[in-house]
Amino acid sequence: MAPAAGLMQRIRIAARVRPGLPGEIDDGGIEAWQAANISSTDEEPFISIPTPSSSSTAASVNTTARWKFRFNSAWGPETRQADVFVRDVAPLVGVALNGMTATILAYGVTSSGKTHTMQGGEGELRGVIPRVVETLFEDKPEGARVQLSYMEIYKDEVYDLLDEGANSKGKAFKLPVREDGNGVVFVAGLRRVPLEDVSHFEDMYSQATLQRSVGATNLNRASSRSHAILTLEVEGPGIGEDPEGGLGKIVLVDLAGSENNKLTGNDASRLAESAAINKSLSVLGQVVRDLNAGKHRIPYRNSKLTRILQDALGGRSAGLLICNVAPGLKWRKDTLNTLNFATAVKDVENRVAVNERRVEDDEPPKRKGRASLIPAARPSIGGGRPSVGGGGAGTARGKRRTSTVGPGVLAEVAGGVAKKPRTSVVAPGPYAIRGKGGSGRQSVGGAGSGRQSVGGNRKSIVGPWRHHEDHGEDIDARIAKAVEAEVERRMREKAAEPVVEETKEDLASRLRALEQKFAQGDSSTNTPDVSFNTTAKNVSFGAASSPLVSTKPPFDADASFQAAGGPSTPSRTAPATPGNEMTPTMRKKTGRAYVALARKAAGTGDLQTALDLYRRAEAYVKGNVKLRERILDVEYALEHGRPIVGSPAKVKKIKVRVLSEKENGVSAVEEQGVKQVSEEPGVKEAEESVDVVMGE
Ligand SMILES: Nc1ncnc2c1ncn2[C@@H]1O[C@H](COP(=O)(O)OP(=O)(O)OP(=O)(O)O)[C@@H](O)[C@H]1O
Repeated sequence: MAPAAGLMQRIRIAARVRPGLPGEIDDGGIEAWQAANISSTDEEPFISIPTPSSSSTAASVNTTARWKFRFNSAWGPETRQADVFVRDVAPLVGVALNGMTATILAYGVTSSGKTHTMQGGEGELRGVIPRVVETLFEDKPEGARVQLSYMEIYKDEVYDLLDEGANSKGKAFKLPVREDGNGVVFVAGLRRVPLEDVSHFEDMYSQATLQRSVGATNLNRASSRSHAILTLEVEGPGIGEDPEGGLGKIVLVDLAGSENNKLTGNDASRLAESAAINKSLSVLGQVVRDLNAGKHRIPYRNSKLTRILQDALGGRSAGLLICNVAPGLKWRKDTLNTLNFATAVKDVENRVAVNERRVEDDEPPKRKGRASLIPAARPSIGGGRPSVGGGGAGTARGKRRTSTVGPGVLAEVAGGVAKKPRTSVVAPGPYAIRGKGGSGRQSVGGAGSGRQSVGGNRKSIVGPWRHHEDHGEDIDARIAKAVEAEVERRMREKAAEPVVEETKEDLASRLRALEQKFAQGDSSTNTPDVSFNTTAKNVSFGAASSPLVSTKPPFDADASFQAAGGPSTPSRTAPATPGNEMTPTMRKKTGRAYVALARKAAGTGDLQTALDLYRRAEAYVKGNVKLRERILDVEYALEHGRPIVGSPAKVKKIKVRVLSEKENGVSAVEEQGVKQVSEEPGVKEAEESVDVVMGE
């Protein structure tokens, strides 16, 4: 494997204690300390919190017995928005202007100040997001373009906050999270809107923010119940090292709060939301723990949040976590959890690297905005960590040129503030600041000082973008549309179907039929089998007959499979020139068809056939890291006479009804709900939930 490019860089942590709110008791429970002008001789900034014995009541606080949590910054309640921006955030604008990706996450419990920090209010109270946009426009080189995408993840579904469109039922479109042949994760159909200037952004942002799912809780009347991910891309000449232009990104994440349901007095629907929020945040915690433990497989796939943020967690993005905490002892437990999480994140290392340039001919068209891609790094073969070989921080479709980052100003990174503006586009360090005065300058933080007229930039926005707008929709947009239409059609069909309850015998015979079908070499279906455990018994069955499980792509993959010479009975030799005559899409689909067959073979225990089929698939989808991992797994299993670990089943969640058989043959529903089919990290999520009725 080629040596990985980029520099190892830990995620920086800034902790912020918000002021007390009206009606809150000021018990001075949580304190922040940092030197006014931090130098290497100063004590590291810290947040302190009373130890358990001393904190049972506000009155019993013993300020001498406190735990200290040390971070890169520790901001107290008096802190101005500008202070946080100048010290912690502005250097990351420089990162983007140098052609890299920076991710800033606000973490904390409900009403701890995440939205205040990220979004803020008017004037001096402007938060990180508006200030980043202002600085980007102020500092970007002439001719560089800025684009915006904005999504929310609500109950583990992704929605486009820049898209007001709705489906036939008047509901917002759910966007699928996909992975391209190179393992790059993207959100299919997400809009990417070219921004003309700061006020254009403000219009888009305020409109989009209204769309965000907010609900009233007892804690915070505008408590956000979703994770919001706003991405700014800056692209064009003068960005990064490439004289022809590079691509920088800033990903700004306002995470939903991890609710304490007792305190929020949640009703049933709020509890369901809380469960989804808590789940994604707990997966986030697990990802961090596993990264720190050097685990082989990282469970990015267990939630859409971590999937989408893969690049920020052990990937190739520079990172900043702003952990927000409330000041009072009432929040002590939540605050401890937040500080412990932040302490764990402190140890996560990313390999920060220059993004590869998007080649314009490959740029997805912007028309109707449904073809934008949100990237995450691909996982490496060895560790499940994102690799940095290329493509990880870019779009899935753009061609990439590999590029490395020199050591540059890493020392400045550690200090947190990049002081010198960069004057050359070559040999940058990850946090070097370029442009007019650099982002680290003091004026950034001043009241409205980051604003400037950017009318002159308007003209530079035209050109390639317009050019692409004139082309029709690209393949991703068409696939996304076709998938949406197909899912809707199936949902309608499904809703019209009477529920058929199957007994154990029915299921067993369905499984036998499927096995037989496969044993006869029937390749007419490329649907993988599904197996899972109920709480009481192991029941395994093929899900191919379920109308919603089909993984058949919207276009005719079978046709391309045949065109590739795909055999109905697997042969053990790969085609001599596999897929040379095909388009990339056909190759991908053919590869998928082989993978589906390989899964079936593996499911029957025929590992040799499975291996041959996986290898055959690889001939069509070269460079697919997950597939390579799978091949290595199967090779290992064959060599050591072991079963393969983990089912490669494609379905993750299934709606299940567990029936109990009664003596007279009538079944009664015992349990109902969504079951997790597999926690296996390699398992792909189904695009849809599946109704399966199963018997005991
Ligand atoms: N640093 C601060 N200065 C002044 N007010 C603040 C500060 N931080 C938070 N607040 C206020 O505290 C309240 C809760 O903050 P905010 O809405 O930002 O919390 P949150 O963590 O985003 O909550 P949720 O997860 O529910 O959205 C708001 O009224 C906000 O204006």
